[in-house]
Amino acid sequence: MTSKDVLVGVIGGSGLYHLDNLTFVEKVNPKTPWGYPSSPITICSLPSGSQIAFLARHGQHHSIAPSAVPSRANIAALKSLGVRVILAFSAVGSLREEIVPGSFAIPTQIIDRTKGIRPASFFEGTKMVAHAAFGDPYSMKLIRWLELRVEKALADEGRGVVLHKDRCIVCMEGPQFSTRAESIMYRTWGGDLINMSALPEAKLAREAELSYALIATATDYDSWRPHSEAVTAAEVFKTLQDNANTSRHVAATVLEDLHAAALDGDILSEEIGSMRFSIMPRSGEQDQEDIKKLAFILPDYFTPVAN
Ligand SMILES: CSC[C@H]1O[C@H](OP(=O)(O)O)[C@H](O)[C@@H]1O
Ligand SMILES: Nc1ncnc2[nH]cnc12
Repeated sequence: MTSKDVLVGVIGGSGLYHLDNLTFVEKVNPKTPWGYPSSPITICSLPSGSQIAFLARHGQHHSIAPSAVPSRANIAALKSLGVRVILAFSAVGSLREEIVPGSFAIPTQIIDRTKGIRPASFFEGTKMVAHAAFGDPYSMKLIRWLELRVEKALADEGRGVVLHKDRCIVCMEGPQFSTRAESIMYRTWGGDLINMSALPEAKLAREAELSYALIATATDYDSWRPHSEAVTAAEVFKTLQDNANTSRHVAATVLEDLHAAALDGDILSEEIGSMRFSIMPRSGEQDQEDIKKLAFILPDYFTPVAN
């Protein structure tokens, strides 16, 4: 790795379609074995000259529904650019009174309520089998590194945005919001936040051995409060713009140091090498097409035979 590599990727969610507070360098659109990413990826430069990659999860014009986000292509495309760390942003509902809309959270746990219709593994469709460890679905080293810095960035911005830590996010399928009964049930399960995009993104980042954390930006109280209206898209839109502006400020504040930390390597150490013992050793018939595909994300473990 060199300081010139694009080591950090940012994925923007609802409302966060660009990082125009950074300097535009170019747009790239890498083709992967899983197709093209949600949108062309913008390469931006930081004041030091280091570069980062930005990708809009739902496309630049929000034309991709949560169940249809090409997450495998998104993660593979970022990795193909050299990215080792992903900072993802997401608009979320709050399942807790104290997580006021407009506040931010960095979750450490996920409850999967997707319906199995999203491809959730790079190994799906191949003759290879792998079981990535996912007990800690986010990169804890990266999270601990981020917490202090994001808190400081929020304080510097001066809008009084609070950061909640060690929270659990429920990822539902959507596109409709939850019923009141579901929303209440998620609270009893220990859910603090809810969105439609936490998965399979985090699972795929783990399979690609990328360090990955989510900054969740609360837009609403979902539908669990007995005397409040159930969430609507109109309510979400009210906070989306302010949350996006704060997200851009946070990104601009932390990315320079994050690039340096990625270069140093310590925040990557949990993930690098983690798939080595997750791939079943006798797996598959060593199909060359599968090897070529998997070499795209895990070149250390798969070497296509030259013909
Ligand atoms: C616009 S409300 C629902 C929508 O917003 C969130 O998107 P993202 O996570 O990409 O910010 C949520 O997950 C849903 O996809
Ligand atoms: N209440 C909610 N449920 C699911 N995804 C969301 N994104 C923003 N608010 C949400």
